[in-house]
Amino acid sequence: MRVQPGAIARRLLHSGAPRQTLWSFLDDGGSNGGAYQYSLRHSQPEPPVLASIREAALVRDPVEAQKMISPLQGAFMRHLVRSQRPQTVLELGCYVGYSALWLAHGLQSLPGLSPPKLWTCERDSGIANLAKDNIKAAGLADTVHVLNASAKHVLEEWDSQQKLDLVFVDANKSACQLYYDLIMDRDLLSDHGQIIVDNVLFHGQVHPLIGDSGVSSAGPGSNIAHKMHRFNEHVAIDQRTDQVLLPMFDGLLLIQRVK
Ligand SMILES: C[S@@+](CC[C@H](N)C(=O)[O-])C[C@H]1O[C@@H](n2cnc3c(N)ncnc32)[C@H](O)[C@@H]1O
Repeated sequence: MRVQPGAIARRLLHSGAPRQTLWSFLDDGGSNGGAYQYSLRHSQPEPPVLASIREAALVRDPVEAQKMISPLQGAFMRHLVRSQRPQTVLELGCYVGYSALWLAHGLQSLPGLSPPKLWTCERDSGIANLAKDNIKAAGLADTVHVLNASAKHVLEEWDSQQKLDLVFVDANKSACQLYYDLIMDRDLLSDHGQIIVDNVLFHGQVHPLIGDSGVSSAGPGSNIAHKMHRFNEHVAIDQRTDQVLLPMFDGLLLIQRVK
C-alpha cells in the first residue's frame, strides 16, 4: 500500500500517541525499531528551552511543526558546528527558530575572541516574530538574527565580502538549486565553507526515481522529488564542490567548497 508522505505522522499526532513515537517515525521511517530512541538517549540532550519551544510549536500547529528538524538531527547539527567552528552562519528557512537554536547552542560553546553570528531568514512575518520571541526566550538574541525576508532576496543581497562558513538550506524545497547556484555563483562561501541541505531524499520519494540502469524515470513521485533529484545530480557534477549525501533523517546533503 502506498502511504502519502506525512500521513502516518499526522495520524500519530491526532491519535494521541506519545510525541516520541512521532519523532521516531520521522527519523527512521518506523523500520528501525527503537534505534532512534536509543540514539537520542545516547546523544547530547535537547536543552530544556528547545524542548519547550518544540512542544509549543507542536501544540500550536501539529502539521506545520513537522517542518522542524528532530531533536536527534538538532544534536547532529550542533555537533557539526562544534567540529567545524564556523564564524558566520546563514540558515534559509527559520520557522519558529528550533534548528537555528540548535546551531546557536553549538556556536555558543566554541571558545574564541569574536563571537560567531548566525542569520536565519523566514518569509512569513508572523512566524518570523514568533522565532524572534523564542530566540529571546532562549537568551540567544545576541547570536541569532532573524531576517523577515525571502531566502532568494537574502542571498541576492548578501555582501559577498562577508563570507559564509556554513549555510543550512531548509526553506522551500523546490528552490534548493536556485539557492545553491546563488551561493556558488556569487562566491559567498569561505574557502572551506559548507552548505548543508535538508530533505534531499524527500520522504523517500527521490531515490525510487532512478531505475536499476541509473537512468532517471519520469514515473511517480512528487514534483518536489523530481526537482530534488535534479538538484542532487547538479551538485554531484559541479567541480567547485565535493559532497556526501547521507541517507539519514530525510536525507542530508553535506557540500563543501573546494578551492
Ligand atoms: C522546513 S521549515 C524550516 C524549519 C526549521 N529550519 C527548523 O528545522 O526548525 C521551512 C520554513 O521556511 C519558510 N519559507 C518557505 N519558503 C521560504 C522562502 N522562499 N524564503 C524564506 N523562508 C521560506 C517557511 O515559511 C517555513 O517556516
